[in-house]
Amino acid sequence: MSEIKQMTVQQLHDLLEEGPVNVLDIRDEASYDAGHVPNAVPLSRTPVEQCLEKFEKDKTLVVCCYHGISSIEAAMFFSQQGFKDVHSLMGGYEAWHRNYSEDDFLE
Ligand SMILES: O=S(=O)([O-])[S-]
Repeated sequence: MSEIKQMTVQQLHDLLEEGPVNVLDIRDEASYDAGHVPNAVPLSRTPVEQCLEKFEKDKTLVVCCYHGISSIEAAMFFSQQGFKDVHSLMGGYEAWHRNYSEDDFLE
């Protein structure tokens, strides 16, 4: 099984500064509503089939969960579906929230 790449919140922040990045938030709806990485797509409101169509397989996809554990499994799933550059966000939203706010980027 291929190993899933990990991305730090700093790396994600740098990427977002350069332009849009596909981020999939796999947490529950209430957690997403309470705060999320800018422009992250909530899996709670986006069926997996829709995600598979929505995200381009050649583009970077970053999966975000609470603490960076379940995102590894989800990232593995997307990798198996043919996504070329899938990352799990290290430390999850918890780590993002400790370092950045949603206002860092305009949604
Ligand atoms: O979302 S989590 O598996 O990192 S607790």
